[in-house]
Amino acid sequence: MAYNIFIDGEAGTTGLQIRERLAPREDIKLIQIAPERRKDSDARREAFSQADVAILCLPDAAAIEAAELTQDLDVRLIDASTAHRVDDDWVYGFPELSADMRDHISEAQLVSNPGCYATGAIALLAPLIEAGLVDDDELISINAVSGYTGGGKALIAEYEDGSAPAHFFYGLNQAHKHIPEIMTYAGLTTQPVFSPSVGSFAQGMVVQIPLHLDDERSLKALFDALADHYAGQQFVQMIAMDQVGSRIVPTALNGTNQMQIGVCGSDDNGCGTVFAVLDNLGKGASGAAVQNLNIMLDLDEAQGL
Ligand SMILES: NC(=O)C1=CN([C@@H]2O[C@H](COP(=O)(O)OP(=O)(O)OC[C@H]3O[C@@H](n4cnc5c(N)ncnc54)[C@H](OP(=O)(O)O)[C@@H]3O)[C@@H](O)[C@H]2O)C=CC1
Ligand SMILES: CC(=O)N[C@@H](CCC(=O)OP(=O)(O)O)C(=O)O
Repeated sequence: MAYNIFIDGEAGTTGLQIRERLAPREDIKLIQIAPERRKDSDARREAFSQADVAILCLPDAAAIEAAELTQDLDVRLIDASTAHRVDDDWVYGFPELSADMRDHISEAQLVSNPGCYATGAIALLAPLIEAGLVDDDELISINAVSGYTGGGKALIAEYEDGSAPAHFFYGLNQAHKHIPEIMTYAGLTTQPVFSPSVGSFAQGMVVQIPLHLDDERSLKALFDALADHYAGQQFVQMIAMDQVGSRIVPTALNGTNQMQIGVCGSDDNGCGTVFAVLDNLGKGASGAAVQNLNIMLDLDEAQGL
């Protein structure tokens, strides 16, 4: 038996990558609408009504409209946009966040897919706060670099026509759209200072959080808390401390649904960093959406990944 899946926004950056992962699968039948009708509410509603699950790969306003369009339909939704990530009616689709998360996702009618930067930041902070190594009101900084596909079709066009700079920082007013979900799911009560940036590579991401160390918060204590939390996870893995090397490369996991987590620094100097490497379009978007879809359909979580 095949499940009917509709990708709303399948021609966009995230949608295309989800389609690439689902199209070869025999257990999935993709419902498609003619490209020229992709913004036509009647055509989309018809597609929603035929689908078991629809994946929204749309700007926030269109995702909100899609959720309204489907309110009286049976279709289950995965929303890749920011629109519903801190909405109590939606389950946050981060299977590795806690032991009961997969059950919540599996039973959910509405699942919001985490943001790319948020995936890295929450993956680092939530276990450390739970272990008591970071206080929930600690003054935290989050530094990150993303490939330019993170900005969707508009930013991709700037890089492809050569008009974009090699590297730029943004989010300078500290109102980036991922901050609410980072605070909510990491468990931070004080807003972190978030400094995202974009480099001249298509895909890939590093999220880094600098931390001052002491006798209790040593590099080993940080590593052990993260390793305990992610033990047995197939898509989130620790980099052994002696394997971190001298460079962290954002493109290292491109094309995969993996996220790697590492710890580096100097106990002697009292300065350390925890970091996450992921593909912004893999575990940061399309891969995560497929993983959530598999969990919702009670399939092997790694199917097609
Ligand atoms: N890129 C990334 O790394 C990540 C993106 N996301 C999120 O995924 C969502 C999609 O982003 P992304 O794929 O990058 O964006 P893109 O701009 O690449 O694609 C968006 C797609 O949605 C279509 N669209 C726009 N409005 C409507 C509408 N009213 N009805 C139907 N289709 C519409 C667009 O059509 P048209 O061709 O006309 O523009 C386009 O094909 C966003 O909410 C984004 O925040 C999440 C995680 C990471
Ligand atoms: C490089 C870049 O511009 N990145 C986007 C975030 C990626 C994205 O669209 O994220 P979500 O939809 O998952 O929130 C931004 O900072 O707004």
